[in-house]
Amino acid sequence: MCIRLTEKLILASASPRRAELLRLLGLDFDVIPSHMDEASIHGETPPEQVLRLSREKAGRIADLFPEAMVLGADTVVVIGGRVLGKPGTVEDAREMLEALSGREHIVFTGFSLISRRLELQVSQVVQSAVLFKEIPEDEISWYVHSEEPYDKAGGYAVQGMGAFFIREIRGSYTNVMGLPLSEVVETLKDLGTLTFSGDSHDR
Ligand SMILES: Cc1cn([C@H]2C[C@H](O)[C@@H](COP(=O)(O)OP(=O)(O)OP(=O)(O)O)O2)c(=O)[nH]c1=O
Repeated sequence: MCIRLTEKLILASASPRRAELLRLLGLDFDVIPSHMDEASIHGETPPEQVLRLSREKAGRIADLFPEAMVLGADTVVVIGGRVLGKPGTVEDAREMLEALSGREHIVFTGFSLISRRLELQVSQVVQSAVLFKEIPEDEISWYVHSEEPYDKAGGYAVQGMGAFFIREIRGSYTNVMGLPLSEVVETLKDLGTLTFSGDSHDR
């Protein structure tokens, strides 16, 4: 059995989680982060924001590597109309977790695939709803003094210790982690750049 990309794939992201998810499939790709400034634009909705940023991240690397297929993504957490990025300080992280405690929030991830050579650009946004338990103060204090919240949108990691805050997820789990794997694979396949084959003699 084999999975094969017809184009050179570059993941334009510094997120180890995104690379980890792509690696699960055994895909061969390079990682070249775009190091973009991720400021929001006034009046932009969360889906618009993650789509734009994913396009900008992929676009910047696609300009440098026009022969490659470049994947960029951006994730935000939205609670009660507020967009949460990554917490900068212990106080930020505490405040985010207090806002998420006992409530449902939405995680939006936008992703873009861009190939300059093929003159191709596709983007999609995926959303998941996550319900947190009421988090007691001692657990918040313990968590914000760990390393975990600081490079994660919303200040928690579904794939890490933050897992025990979660009562329910509706939608894609990998989307919450930062890359909706099912939709990314589907898009690569629809673009004709990814093929799967199985041979009964292999297994
Ligand atoms: C909600 C949540 C987010 N995250 C991460 C995924 C992303 O790495 C990060 C959101 O920040 P992003 O700005 O989307 O990505 P990034 O800065 O880490 O990487 P790059 O811009 O180079 O692509 O939050 C988790 O790992 N687990 C979670 O449960």
